[in-house]
Amino acid sequence: MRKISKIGVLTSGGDAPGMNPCIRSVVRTAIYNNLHVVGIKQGYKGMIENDMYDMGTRSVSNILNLGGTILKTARCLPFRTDEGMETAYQNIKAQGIDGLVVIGGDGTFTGALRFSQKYPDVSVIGIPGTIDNDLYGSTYTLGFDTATNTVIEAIDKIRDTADSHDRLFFVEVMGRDSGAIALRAGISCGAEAILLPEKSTAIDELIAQLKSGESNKKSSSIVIVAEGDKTGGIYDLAKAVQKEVTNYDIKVTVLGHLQRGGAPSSFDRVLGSRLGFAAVNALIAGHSQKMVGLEANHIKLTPLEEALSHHDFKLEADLLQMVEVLSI
Ligand SMILES: Nc1ncnc2c1ncn2[C@@H]1O[C@H](COP(=O)(O)OP(=O)(O)OP(=O)(O)O)[C@@H](O)[C@H]1O
Ligand SMILES: O=P(O)(O)OC[C@H]1O[C@](O)(CO)[C@@H](O)[C@@H]1O
Ligand SMILES: [Mg+2]
Repeated sequence: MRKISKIGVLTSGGDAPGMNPCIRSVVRTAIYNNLHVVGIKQGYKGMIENDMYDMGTRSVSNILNLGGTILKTARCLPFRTDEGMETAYQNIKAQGIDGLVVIGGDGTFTGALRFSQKYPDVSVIGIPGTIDNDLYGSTYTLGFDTATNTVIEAIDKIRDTADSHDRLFFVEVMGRDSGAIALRAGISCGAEAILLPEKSTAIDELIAQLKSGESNKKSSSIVIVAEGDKTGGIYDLAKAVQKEVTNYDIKVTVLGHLQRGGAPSSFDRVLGSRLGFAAVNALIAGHSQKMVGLEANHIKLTPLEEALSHHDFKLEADLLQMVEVLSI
């Protein structure tokens, strides 16, 4: 079994509430086990640009309650190239790093898997940190709970004004390829319809449903549209529906990046702490190319390849069915 002596930790892709508690956990678990820890700034960009610093126990004090990531994050195009990866590898080796903890989403894991296949002498463990909740092997990813609660708070407020004015609101939530936030927020806020990237929606069916709401004397309606929905963009969709659904005044709200910020929920603080602890222990135990996740309240290791290979599994069929039933 390969002995790990120095761990590098980074956050990559979109930031997610809970990343800071997770970084704290990685750093302190590593130091507790007499390992050195290096913080890598801005994800893979910091690996390529050699932007790294030694982390001590006090470097992660009082960050449990902070949204975002103290390590900063980035979407790094050069890491997709062989030259970029080689530079990153040389910098990692020069630092003496032999174990990497990468906190991010599916793109981050795709990069991590390619990197560790090319350079197997660096062990890599992934931690699912994305508000998109789109990784197999962990029921929840870090940040999804907080982001969903942020969305719910905003939509509840929209419902107040929608109801007062008898309006129909189209609300766009994040999820370029994932409908996880849209679905959960939709159930939580009693949305009349939810449009998801994973499932096509016929506009005429949506219009028929909204018209039936009108005739059932609904005083407001909310349609949640995930960013990646394929119907053609929220503004055009609202226009097309307004032509047919004339009794309601239609408004559009795009929630945008406020969904990614804010203090992590209790759930995400505990999840981040558990996953950080588990990731370091997995490296010590000799694992590599795996993701640590939480399923049925137990820590589980899943090969990165498998974590990336399943799609649509998070859109629970009963939730999809319920949307129609509970919004009559
Ligand atoms: N095929 C790939 N090869 C190498 N690196 C990759 C690849 N795909 C993604 N990456 C790296 O991972 C980074 C993060 O990926 P991406 O922007 O898709 O975010 P993510 O990790 O999926 O997080 P989120 O979806 O929550 O924003 C990319 O900017 C890039 O540096
Ligand atoms: O503006 P950015 O940082 O590219 O983020 C947008 C994307 O990142 C995510 O928020 C996930 O972090 C996706 O849902 C969204 O499509
Ligand atoms: Mg992603």
